[in-house]
Amino acid sequence: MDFKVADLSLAEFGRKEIRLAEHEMPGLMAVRKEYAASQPLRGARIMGSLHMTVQTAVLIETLVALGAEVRWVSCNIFSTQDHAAAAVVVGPDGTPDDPKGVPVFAWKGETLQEYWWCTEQALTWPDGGAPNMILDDGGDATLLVHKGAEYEKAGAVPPATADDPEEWHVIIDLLTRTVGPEKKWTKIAESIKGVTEETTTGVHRLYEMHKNGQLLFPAINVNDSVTKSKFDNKYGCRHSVIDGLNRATDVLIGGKVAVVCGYGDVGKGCADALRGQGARVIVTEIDPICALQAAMDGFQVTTLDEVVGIADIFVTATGNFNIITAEHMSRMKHQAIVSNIGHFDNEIDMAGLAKWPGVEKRNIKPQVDEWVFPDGHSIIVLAEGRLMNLGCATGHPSFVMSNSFTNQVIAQIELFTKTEDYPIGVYTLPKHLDEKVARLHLDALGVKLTTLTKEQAAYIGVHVEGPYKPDHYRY
Ligand SMILES: NC(=O)c1ccc[n+]([C@@H]2O[C@H](COP(=O)([O-])OP(=O)(O)OC[C@H]3O[C@@H](n4cnc5c(N)ncnc54)[C@H](O)[C@@H]3O)[C@@H](O)[C@H]2O)c1
Ligand SMILES: Nc1ncnc2c1ncn2CC[C@H](O)C(=O)O
Repeated sequence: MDFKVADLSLAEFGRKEIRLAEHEMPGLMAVRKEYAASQPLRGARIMGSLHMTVQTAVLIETLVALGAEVRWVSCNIFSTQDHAAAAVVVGPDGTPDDPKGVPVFAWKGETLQEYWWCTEQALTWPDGGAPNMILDDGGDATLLVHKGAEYEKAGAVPPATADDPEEWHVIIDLLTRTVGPEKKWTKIAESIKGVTEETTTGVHRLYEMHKNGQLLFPAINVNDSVTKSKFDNKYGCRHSVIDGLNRATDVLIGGKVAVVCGYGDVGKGCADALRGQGARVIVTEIDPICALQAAMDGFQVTTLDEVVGIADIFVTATGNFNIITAEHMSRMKHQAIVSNIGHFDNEIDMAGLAKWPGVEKRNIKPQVDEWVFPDGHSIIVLAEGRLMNLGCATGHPSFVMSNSFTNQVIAQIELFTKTEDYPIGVYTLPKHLDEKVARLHLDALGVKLTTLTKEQAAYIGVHVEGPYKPDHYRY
């Protein structure tokens, strides 16, 4: 079995934490039970590109329990938990000397070249075969397959330019090496029945590709299951943004001024958490509706330019780019903490910061850097601008990820077993499955649901067993 992880001897520790996580992931354990006999993913060859954490290990082993063959990478160079990666490779029945688990290509602290090499390895089955499903988070695996097939069709790989980001140069180098007459990427694209996408930014990429007529296979937008984005994005970040700040800096948050850029699901969770710690939270927004929500939730809403000189902590959560520029950072307080919790690192202009005349980078510890400006003031940047809850901490807890990942498993089953029902396009799961995910998580929290009478159901125009809301309902 091919794999590349940091240290297989960490597998025992990883297995202990996976066992504890299983108890906190009732949705995944329930679908393992429900589908154990029918093995709906038998024949599925799933390539996963999603943060290789303890929680993801439970997801991977659920997919295997339902019959799938799986190969896995992380979707971020800093988010892998090495003990979880080791435990997945070794597997429940293997040993570090005789691993019997799943091929994983991931370790914390990959270079960009290594990251994309890992992605290529996971997309390449050793028997010369290819995946027939992708489970993606942020769309990097989907991008590589699409660009490879595009350039094979064009017969050439366009060179990266000086204006392109470093990562694009890495991708072009990989494709220049692998695009050729054997049509590796075209074969993979033709083998893929569909992709299930985890996060807002990845979903945005899918809708753009479909709008431009570029999407080569159907996709399920897992992010917009209510039981994903209204839970993971909001309550998950509410937990893990503080975890990231504390593990990275141990700075007291109470009494400080914190700026949250973006008041969507993630920003709402972050602002709530920072207020909970006693920070005075200021929100920036472009959207009048989200800005009004923030104002009515009691937050000051203003522009970053207005507050960049008074804030102590910055968290970007927009899914957009160049939110915090080098010029902004040059005007920040001494030792202001700058962080991003959005999917990609381009929310903070790290390239611009590195080019600032006379700036000096001092590493404090892994994923914590002090950047000193010529005037002597410095800022503290977390995880090199990459998502700090996974770069500096361990991401969301198991229970909230169980909601997200139960949606992922259901989406994989839907797309793999009913492909003919999904012509190329981007879909969300039907509401009854969304409600099913919620139901699977109620007992653990001691929730007792009220049951509609037939008359009440008729009165509000729903079935006693649901769905309880129309598709246009906003939770
Ligand atoms: N780190 C994690 O664990 C985690 C979890 C879930 C989602 N995410 C990522 O976090 C990001 C945000 O996700 P979301 O679900 O909250 O998205 P969202 O679309 O719900 O919210 C983003 C908000 O940012 C606002 N915005 C956009 N550009 C802006 C700008 N220039 N200035 C101020 N506000 C701006 C938008 O109006 C929107 O309200 C995405 O990249 C998503 O993939 C990360
Ligand atoms: N613990 C986690 N394991 C895997 N992925 C995680 C974890 N915490 C946050 N994430 C990021 C995925 C999230 O659903 C997203 O949308 O980015």
